[in-house]
Amino acid sequence: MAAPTSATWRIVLASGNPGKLAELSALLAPLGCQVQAQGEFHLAEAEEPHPTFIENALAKARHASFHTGLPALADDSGLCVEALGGLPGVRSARFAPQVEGPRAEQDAANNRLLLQQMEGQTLRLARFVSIMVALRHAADPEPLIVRGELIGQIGHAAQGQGGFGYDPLFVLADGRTLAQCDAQEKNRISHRGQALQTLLPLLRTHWGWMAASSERPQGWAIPTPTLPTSGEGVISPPPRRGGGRDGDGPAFP
Ligand SMILES: O=c1nc[nH]c2c1ncn2[C@H]1C[C@H](O)[C@@H](COP(=O)(O)OP(=O)(O)OP(=O)(O)O)O1
Ligand SMILES: [Mg+2]
Repeated sequence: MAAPTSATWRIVLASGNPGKLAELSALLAPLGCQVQAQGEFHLAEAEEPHPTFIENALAKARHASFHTGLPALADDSGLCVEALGGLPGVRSARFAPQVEGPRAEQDAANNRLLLQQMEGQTLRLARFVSIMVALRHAADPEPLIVRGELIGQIGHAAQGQGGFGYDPLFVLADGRTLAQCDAQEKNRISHRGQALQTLLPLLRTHWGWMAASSERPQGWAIPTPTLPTSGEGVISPPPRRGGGRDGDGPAFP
């Protein structure tokens, strides 16, 4: 069988967050694969009902892979604030009551609530956490799962225009907020950047996905990727709801 070219490798990004999508696309660029956001397939966002990042990341990746027939990558992330016992954590996106309208307005409401809850707090330590899941297909029994983390402090007022979400309140060791970093710098240090740096070698060794040809040492053999046997656009059969025997595939929510 002929070795695939990098153009053969496609992955759907299981996120509806334009800030994340931009970061992930830039981070995946060295692979030279074709990256498509789930929005290009007009997919509704997956439910994220679970109490852990890992379960929500799996749910998002499965949802995208199931509906597109493509390998999928999802990130479930959040801000864990020490003085708030780890909150907003897995509920970071829905910390403040839901605001209709653009995502930026929900972000602003979340930031206002965080500042309110941090009033009078001297302990301002916080962590951004990202759990990332990559699936070859919706019923992949061996998801690749990685994590990344960034430590900082919660500021006393929003600063900076870059990034998204809680970036204007997340203060780095040098006193700048993440919203004051440019996109490249944020990707180099961020929780998502760290998680993806851990994931890239796994995509190479477990899926056979290689760096773009320009970055490959000459004469490096490209193994055949272990992609799902179903062809592009073919959707795996829906799993049985509940009560499946081991090996029957996952119970989808
Ligand atoms: O680098 C970051 N800079 C600032 N804020 C961040 C970051 N990373 C995650 N966050 C916040 C945004 C959101 O409040 C929550 C993620 O929630 P999370 O469900 O994973 O993402 P989301 O709903 O925005 O998009 P999606 O689920 O479609 O990927 O944590
Ligand atoms: Mg979400």
